[in-house]
This record gives sequence, structure tokens and C-alpha cells, in this order.
Amino acid sequence: MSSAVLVLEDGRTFRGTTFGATGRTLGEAVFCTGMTGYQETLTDPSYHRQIVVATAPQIGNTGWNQEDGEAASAQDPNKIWVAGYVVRDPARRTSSWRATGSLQEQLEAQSVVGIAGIDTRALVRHLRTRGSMRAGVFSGDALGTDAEMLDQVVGQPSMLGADLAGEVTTDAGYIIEPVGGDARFTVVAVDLGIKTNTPRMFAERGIRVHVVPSAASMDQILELNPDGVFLSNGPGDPATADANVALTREVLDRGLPLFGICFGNQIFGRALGRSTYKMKFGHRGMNIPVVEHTTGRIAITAQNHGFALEGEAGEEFDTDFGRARVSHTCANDGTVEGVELLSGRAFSVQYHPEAAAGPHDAAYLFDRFTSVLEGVDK
Ligand SMILES: NC(=O)CC[C@H](N)C(=O)O
Repeated sequence: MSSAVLVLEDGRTFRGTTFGATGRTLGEAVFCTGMTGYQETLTDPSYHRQIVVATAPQIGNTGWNQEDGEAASAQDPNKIWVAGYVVRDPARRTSSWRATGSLQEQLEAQSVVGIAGIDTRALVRHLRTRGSMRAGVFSGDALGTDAEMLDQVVGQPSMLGADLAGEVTTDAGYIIEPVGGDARFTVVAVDLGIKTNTPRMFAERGIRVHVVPSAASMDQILELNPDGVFLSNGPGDPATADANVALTREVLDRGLPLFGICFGNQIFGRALGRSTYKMKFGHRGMNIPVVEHTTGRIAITAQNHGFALEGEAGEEFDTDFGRARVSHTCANDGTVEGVELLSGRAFSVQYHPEAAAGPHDAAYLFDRFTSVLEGVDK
């Protein structure tokens, strides 16, 4: 272990030791409050270009396994997408019957630069006060004077305006067949950074999923004869996703059922005429309470987002596709967590009903979408 330093764009530095690979990494510093599920977090494509800070003080005790990778579209579902990892106290020993190695070994093998041994509580309080910001982790030959390192940190592009879905999407379309044979329905999932568990949630409900690249055209989608369309989660600024918004508008024009999550919620909202904005520090974790306004029910949800749709709790509005409403908001800060057409044919949420990792409170949304498919005459 040698020394490493985390440099934030406002000039604050945290000195610690190397964790994983040695070298340099740049990205947006964000914090995740999950107590578990670090393997799923590290492999989630939505974290592309972000340096993730774990608020849980000890990380790595269950090592690394061959089952929990969420990087669906990479050659290896265990591909680590985060730009860097910041922890306080790495586990010195791996303890899980599923583990095939340690977290440290995996970070090194995939050349992911991290830092350990810093006061992550002070860092998270700083990010909560000042907001997520550009950062860098430096160690080994990459170490320089504070001024030299800060120059590199502020020289990188901001997450605002970053168009990243094309960097994480699948190169070619692929199919996930339903569990137990015959498909009741076919859904085309637009891969903006889709996680491994999402097609599984459809497959468990008798749905065949065609996962298509983020740049798929409406014609390519229609050739697959879908009963509905799904918009996945993904990295970057939703304000850049104009092509996906245009595609969504075509899907809605045709009256095809639509379901979106996270980035997909932002794109659906934009297709309904709403705009998005960058949040101060976003929502990342597995314990975020969301209110559903039609039922008053609260779900504890898994989340990972830094942008949000404009809107108010329960608000109804006119769109080119009929009347719509803000269906869900966050119980912590009132931000929009879901929108839907009043017709019920299209809806989306800002969180992760597929969990992986996280609570399963919101899994019923996959059942709701299946009911929408059941009700549609093709
Ligand atoms: N998980 C996601 O889909 C994130 C969406 C978007 N990149 C955001 O940060 O808000």
C-alpha cells in the first residue's frame, strides 16, 4: 500500500492509501449509501465516469463473485463501470462461500484506481454541502503537486451535458428468453446502460426481451414486433438524449405500451414535454423512500441518479399523448420519482424496481407493465 490522494474540484484534498490499481482516474465524485451490494454498484453502467464514495465504512467483506455482475452489455457482466472507488476501511479478508476472489484483486485486474483510509464521513458531508463535483484520485507516478493535480481535475468535462449512453450500450442486439419456455409477450428494451437483472425480471413474467442498442431506430424496433417498449437506466445527462426522446415520442404516437426506469424515466418525461435538471448531490443508495400518489403507498427503493425531472407531487398536465401526472415523488426531498399517462399505457419511475442490489418493494411495477400488455389489442 502506498499513498494516494483524492482531489476535488474546489481544491479540497483527502490523503489516504492506494486501493485497487495505482495511477490516475478522473470523474464526478458521488456518494452511495448502500450498506451492501458493492459488486452490483461497481458494475452498474449508470456509474460510468463517476468516482463512487461508499458511506458504509467497511467494504469488501464478501469479496467478488461470478454471479452478481450487472454490466449486462459488456463482454463480461463483471466489468467495473465506476471510474474510481473511495472507501474508508477495506476488508482485509474475504468471507463468502460465493467469492472467487477479493475486491482489491478485481479492482487491480480491471485497472480501477481507488483510495482507502480516508475520512469518508467528512468527504460525504462536504459533497452534501457543496454538491457532487469533479474529482480525481492520484497515486504512484500520477502523484504531483496539489496545483498540478487540480489542473487535471478541472480540465475534465462536467457530468452536465455528458452524452454517455452510447459508450455503455450493447454493440449488437440480443434476446433473453422467458423462464420456462413460451413467450406470452415480446418487449424491446432500449439499452442505455441496462443492468443484468432487468431482462430477468421480464423473463420471470413470461416475457421475451429483445435488448437493442441505444441508437436503434423505430423501424428496427417494429421489425421485432413488440407488444411494448422498455427504456433502461443509463449514465450521463438526460438533456443530451434527444434521439431517444424522439424515438419515445414515436412509440407513444403508435400507442405502444411503454415502461421506463431512471434514465428511461427522464427520457419519457422529456417526451411528455418536461425538462430535466442536475440535482445537487442526487440519490444513490438502497433505502430511499418514494410515495406513490394514487395509492399513498411508500416503497423503499434502490436509486442511482444525479438528474431529475421538473414537477410537483400529484401534478397533472396535458401532453401530446393525452393527460399525464407526476405519479411518484421522493419522501426525503419531494423530487419527481415517476410519471405516467392517465391512460395507464405508459409509465416510468426514477428508481430501480429491478433492485440488484436493493429492496424488492417496487418489483410490482414489472407486474403492472405485464398487466398493461395483457390489456392491449394488437
Ligand atoms: N441510473 C440512471 O439511469 C441514472 C440516470 C442519469 N444518468 C442520472 O444520473 O440522473
